[in-house]
Formats: sequence, structure tokens, C-alpha cells
Amino acid sequence: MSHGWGYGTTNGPETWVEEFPIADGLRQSPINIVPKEAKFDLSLKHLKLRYDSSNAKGILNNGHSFQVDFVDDSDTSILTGGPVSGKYRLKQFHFHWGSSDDKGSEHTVNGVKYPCELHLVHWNTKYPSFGEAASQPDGLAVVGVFLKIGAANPRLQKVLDALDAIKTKGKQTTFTNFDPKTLLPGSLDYWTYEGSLTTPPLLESVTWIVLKEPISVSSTQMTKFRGLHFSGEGENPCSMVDNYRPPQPLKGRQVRASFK
Ligand SMILES: O=C(NCc1ccccc1)Nc1ccc2c(c1)[B-](O)(O)OC2
Ligand SMILES: [Zn+2]
Repeated sequence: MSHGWGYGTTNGPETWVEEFPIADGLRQSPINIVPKEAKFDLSLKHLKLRYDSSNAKGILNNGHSFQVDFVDDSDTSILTGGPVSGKYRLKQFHFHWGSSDDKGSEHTVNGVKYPCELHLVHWNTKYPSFGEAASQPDGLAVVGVFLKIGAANPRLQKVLDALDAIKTKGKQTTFTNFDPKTLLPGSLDYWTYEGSLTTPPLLESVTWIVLKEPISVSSTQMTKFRGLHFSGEGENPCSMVDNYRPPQPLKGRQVRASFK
């Protein structure tokens, strides 16, 4: 049986460095964000996200999270402005969450964990593909959005209703006509820093753009995330929960803020 990385006691974040030594690198993610230590940078531009709902393609249980994949063969769903130069194409979005409402996010704010964190993954069109971009220091731009327990979020419902069809590892189904902009909070104020993928291969190619304002999710909606399985059909069932990497050392990096 393939051992493969995961979030369990024998293959979790503390073990990843054995196969992926960059886990101890200089620009690892996530991090704990301390707002008072973030430097307001007047030169940071407004974040511009233009998505075409018809680019949504499918939804997949990849054994670590679930992701909604987008057609990325043209510049129809792109991120521009913010801390980056050039155009970054939306490839997929996915989430990280906990086994209970007191944990689950990857980034933390003053040490506070949110129950869930959304990642919208974009790649720099100066490179020919996502895979190529993922190996470049300016290859990826990921927007992180915190989810906070409150009123049920109707914008999440279409995604959550699709989860019954992808309960186990490897299952996927079509998922069309969805604009991820509907998942964003009212304010696009953000913190930004240079980091990495938070899952193996942990490549140090991500400009992180973490939104200050969370979106809401209800406890009941959170139980839908927790109904997924890390395991495949017919394997010992293993609930997909606590699929988050804890904060990593800042190692001298500056976190900048787009707002005062
Ligand atoms: O795309 C991923 N893996 C497949 C892969 C293919 C080709 C080259 C490298 C990697 N992973 C991944 C991508 C983006 C993010 C994360 C993980 B995240 O840190 O969880 O949030 C942001
Ligand atoms: Zn992620």
C-alpha cells in the first residue's frame, strides 16, 4: 500500500521533511499573521479578480481535500493587480478544515485558528503551464479566505451539495456554471507575503494574498466538509478532517498589508 503523505500520525506534516526537505526551507507556508507587525505598503495595488463562471469544469476528491477545477487554457478567469505583476490564471480552488469548529485554517491571525480556509489557486501566464509555474518563485498567486462560524452561507451551498457525489478519494463529477467571486467577502483588503504550497511538494512558488475579512459558514455546513473521506471506496473509512498544515517559521520574511 502506498504510504504517501497525508495528515495522519504516521504521514502528517511533521514527517513531510523526510521526502520533501524543502519543508524546512526559507519561505514555507502557512504562517501566523500578526497584523500589528504587518507593514502597510502604499504601492500595493487593488486586487482585481475577473472570473468567468463558464470556466468551472469539475469537482474532485483528491484524497487530501476536494477541489473545483477550472478550464485554464485562456485568460478568461484571471487575477491581476494586488502584489503581483502580470496575469495569473485561475486553476482550482479548494479548502482546508478541522475536525471541530475550533481549528482547521492553515494561516492563523494572532494565533487564532479559523474552522476553515479557502484557497483560490492561480498561475503566472508568463509560464507555459501550471506545472512549470509551480516550480518558479513568482509562479503562483493564491488567495486565502478565512471561514468563520456564523449564519449559513448560501454561496457555499452549491459546492457543499456536490460533496455527496465525491465522498471518497478519486471520485469526481462535473461542476459547471460557478463564479468563485461569489465566495469572496465584501472587502478585498489583504495581507501578502512570499511563501509556498502548504502540501507536498511544498514548492516555494506562491505569492500569498490572505484576505482580512472572513466569510461565514455555519456549524451544520462544516459537518458537510467532514463527511468526506481521505480513503477510497472499499478502503477502511477515514474522515477527511484536520487537513491543514500548522504555521511555519517566518525566517525573516516581511508581511505587507494593503490597508491601514
Ligand atoms: O497543485 C498542487 N499539487 C499538484 C502539483 C502539480 C504540479 C506541480 C506541483 C504540484 N498543490 C497545491 C497547489 C496550490 C496550493 C496548494 C497545493 B495549497 O498550498 O494547499 O494551497 C495552494
Ligand atoms: Zn490549500
